[in-house]
Amino acid sequence: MAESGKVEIVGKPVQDLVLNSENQPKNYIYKEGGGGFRDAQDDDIPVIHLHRLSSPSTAQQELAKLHHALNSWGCFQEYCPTVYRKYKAETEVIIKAMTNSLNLEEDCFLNECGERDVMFLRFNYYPPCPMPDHVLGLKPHADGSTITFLLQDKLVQGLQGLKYDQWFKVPIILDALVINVGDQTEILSNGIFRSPIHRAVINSEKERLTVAIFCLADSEKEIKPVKNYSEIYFQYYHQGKRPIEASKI
Ligand SMILES: O=C(O)CCC(=O)C(=O)O
Ligand SMILES: [Fe+2]
Repeated sequence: MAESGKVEIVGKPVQDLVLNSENQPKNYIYKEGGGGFRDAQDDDIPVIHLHRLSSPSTAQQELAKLHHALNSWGCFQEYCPTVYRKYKAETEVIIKAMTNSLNLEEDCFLNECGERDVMFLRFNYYPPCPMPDHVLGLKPHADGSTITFLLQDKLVQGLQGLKYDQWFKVPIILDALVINVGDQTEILSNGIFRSPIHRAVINSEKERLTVAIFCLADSEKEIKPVKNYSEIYFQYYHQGKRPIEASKI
């Protein structure tokens, strides 16, 4: 389990990583069905957990306050500039760690996202349903973000990730935020970091509330893999290498 003061990133099939306080990646992943943390393996669900930096319950309190302040949709920058800045800073730590782990220049993903990045917050409320097998809270999808911070309900589990055509429960870890890689990071990294398919299921007796913060690139920016195929084509051609291999990073 993460020690206080550490940022941990867990999961992702090709390049699993966890960050320690120096933002150095090391492999470590949460095991479904108990057993705590262990080394990442190929068949792990590509879900990422972030353990809060200093005060573990801050996120919970902060987001509870936001619940009162906003309706079901809110644009972060406009309503909550302080919280926006804080999550933006954390987004930058995570994205830079990802690029470092790929031996890329650490700002290259962030530069692609542009100056006018966007952060949206959504509250998901799932009322109880006596026939949970017949309804879904949120249908299978991948987030369209760079990354998504998800604060899970403290008591009621409901988030599931898809891996090899099977649904896995994402465990509730108190005082932790779940972080999903979104489609924009999958595109930027040329598929190395994958945006997991996930869904939310309904509980037969209890309501469930979650908060999702979606970080998105500037909508004017065209999102593309950071290594540009046409720029490297001749360099690789002359070296007798296949350029397509290089553009996969
Ligand atoms: O409520 C959940 O557990 C999942 C929420 C989610 O995936 C989303 O809002 O995109
Ligand atoms: Fe989602």
